[in-house]
Amino acid sequence: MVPFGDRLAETIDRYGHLCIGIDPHTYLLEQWGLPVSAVGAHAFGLRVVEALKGRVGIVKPQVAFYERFGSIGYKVLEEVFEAARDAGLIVIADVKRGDVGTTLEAYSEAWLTPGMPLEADAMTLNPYQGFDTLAHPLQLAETHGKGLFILAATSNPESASIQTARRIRGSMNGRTVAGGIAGRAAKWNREHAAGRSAGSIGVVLGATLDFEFLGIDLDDLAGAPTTPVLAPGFGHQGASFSDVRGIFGQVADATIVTSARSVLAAGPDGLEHEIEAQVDALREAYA
Ligand SMILES: O=C(O)c1cc(=O)[nH]c(=O)n1[C@@H]1O[C@H](COP(=O)(O)O)[C@@H](O)[C@H]1O
Repeated sequence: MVPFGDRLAETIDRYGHLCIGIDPHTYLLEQWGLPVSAVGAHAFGLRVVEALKGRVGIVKPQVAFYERFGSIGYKVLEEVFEAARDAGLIVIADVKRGDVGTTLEAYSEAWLTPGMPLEADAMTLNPYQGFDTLAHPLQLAETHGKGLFILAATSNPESASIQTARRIRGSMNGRTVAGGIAGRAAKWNREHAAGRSAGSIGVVLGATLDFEFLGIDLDDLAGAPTTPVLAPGFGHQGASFSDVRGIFGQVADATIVTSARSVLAAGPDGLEHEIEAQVDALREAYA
């Protein structure tokens, strides 16, 4: 079993850093001429997967846009996941789960257990009930060669009110909440992926942010093994691909650049063209 961090690094080498989000917003379903229902979200998801094949290596379905349709939404999401797995894509389930540890255990089993209908390669997690609530998902990821992306510094403007708060005890005493979470993820990778070039436990860092202000130590994330970064905030939220090296510095090589609305707005007919344009623009930014 190849660990997630190694599979991710291979995929980035082959296809580049781009990850496309499957976010069937109501306005996008309407724009695509699809019904605002599970049936529409199903067709939307399958169409995006088809367009990604051979062009992009990573996909990030946003589960909320399926969950809103109830059990049928989940049924079609299973099929979108299956299509994405069959296409050889790395699937990051964007679920942002967070809870007391014993409940988070069940959430992580849903998304990280091999053979489960919603099996993904990695999931996003919310650590704001305490980093140690993540103990089970961390272990599960290790056992099954899966990955996690833990929210550290999120791209939404409201995030600073919590994420810049300073910790007053524990091993990350004095660091910001965002910096402490990123520090714990990097520490986990050092302890569990020693000797490998990439860890399997990543963090979410919004590309729109000032990492110094947030207390994020990019050197710590870039150290061997690297801590992968999932980076939303490009395109629709304002950050530009051309700034990727400037924003992520020493950890840019381990950064997954995500893009959803700015690609999806191209509509079903313009999708391949827009994906190829974004792949090329990002390659140029990394060149
Ligand atoms: O975890 C995420 O992907 C995420 C974290 C974050 O800090 N900000 C953020 O926008 N996202 C997700 O990224 C997607 C929005 O991407 P755009 O449509 O490209 O802006 C949504 O699914 C968000 O939930």
